[in-house]
Amino acid sequence: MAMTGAKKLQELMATPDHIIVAPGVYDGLSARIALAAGAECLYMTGAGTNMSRLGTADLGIATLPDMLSNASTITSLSPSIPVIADADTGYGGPIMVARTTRQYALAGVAALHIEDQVQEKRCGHLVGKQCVSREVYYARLRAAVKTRDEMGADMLVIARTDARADLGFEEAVERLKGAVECGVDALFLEALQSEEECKRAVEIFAPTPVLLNMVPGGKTPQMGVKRAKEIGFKLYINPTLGLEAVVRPLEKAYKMLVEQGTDECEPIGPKALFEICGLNEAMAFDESVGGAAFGSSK
Ligand SMILES: C[C@](O)(C(=O)O)[C@H](CC(=O)O)C(=O)O
Repeated sequence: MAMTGAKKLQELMATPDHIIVAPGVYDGLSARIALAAGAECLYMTGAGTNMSRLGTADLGIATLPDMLSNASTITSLSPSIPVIADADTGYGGPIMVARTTRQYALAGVAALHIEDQVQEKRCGHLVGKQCVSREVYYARLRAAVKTRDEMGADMLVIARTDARADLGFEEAVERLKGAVECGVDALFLEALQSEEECKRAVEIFAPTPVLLNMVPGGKTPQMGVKRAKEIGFKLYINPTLGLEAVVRPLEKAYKMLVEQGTDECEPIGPKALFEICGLNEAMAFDESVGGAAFGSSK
């Protein structure tokens, strides 16, 4: 069997002078496109899962079944490419966090992140966030780490804190210091507000790897992969890049049809469209095992 995504992620994490870039994907199609672009790692966004699977805003409406089903879809497409998956709050108390962790690991997720927002959570780049106490947060993290260890799984556990916005940078740092004590593998200080804060975070937590969440139009200054690497981040995710790229053009195309009756897009055509999603490989597989349905349809 080929290397698992989790093992591959561990290898990438151990590669010196390397920043892992994980484009945000929100469904099977976006994952296919990111894989075809050569991504070495994918990030399954919770915001995007809410939007694409449920048509809802990032307000913690997608829960374990939605997230797990999306994660399984994405990990199954190219199992040796690591998928880092958003696990929000873990979807309940420690018992529920344990269940989430187990299910994610069984679905082939390479790393998950658990945060300290209340269950009625929201995107980390919106205002009005509330965090649970440190004790509640640490119980979530310990539940994830203990479950992973008891399973003997390779999946990494990343601690995210949302404390920066309302409790301040110092509290966010203290929370993540405590997270390291809980045995997590990497840290995610959400919505860092300046490059200075980014540098401080990386310095304070070294050698524990730190993830940078680059949200287009969000609270953290836009800096790109090169700068993030210079600062010392180990992981770079851009969760909503795919959604940002798609929403306006889609809106325009639908509007043109509804309002003007014209189908305006640069046509790719059905065959080439399906090729993005493995048409040729699926047909070749069918033929190789003696299936008769697709052999003549190339
Ligand atoms: C990382 C994140 O949790 C996500 O769901 O992808 C979001 C991203 C976003 O809403 O833009 C976040 O809270 O930062």
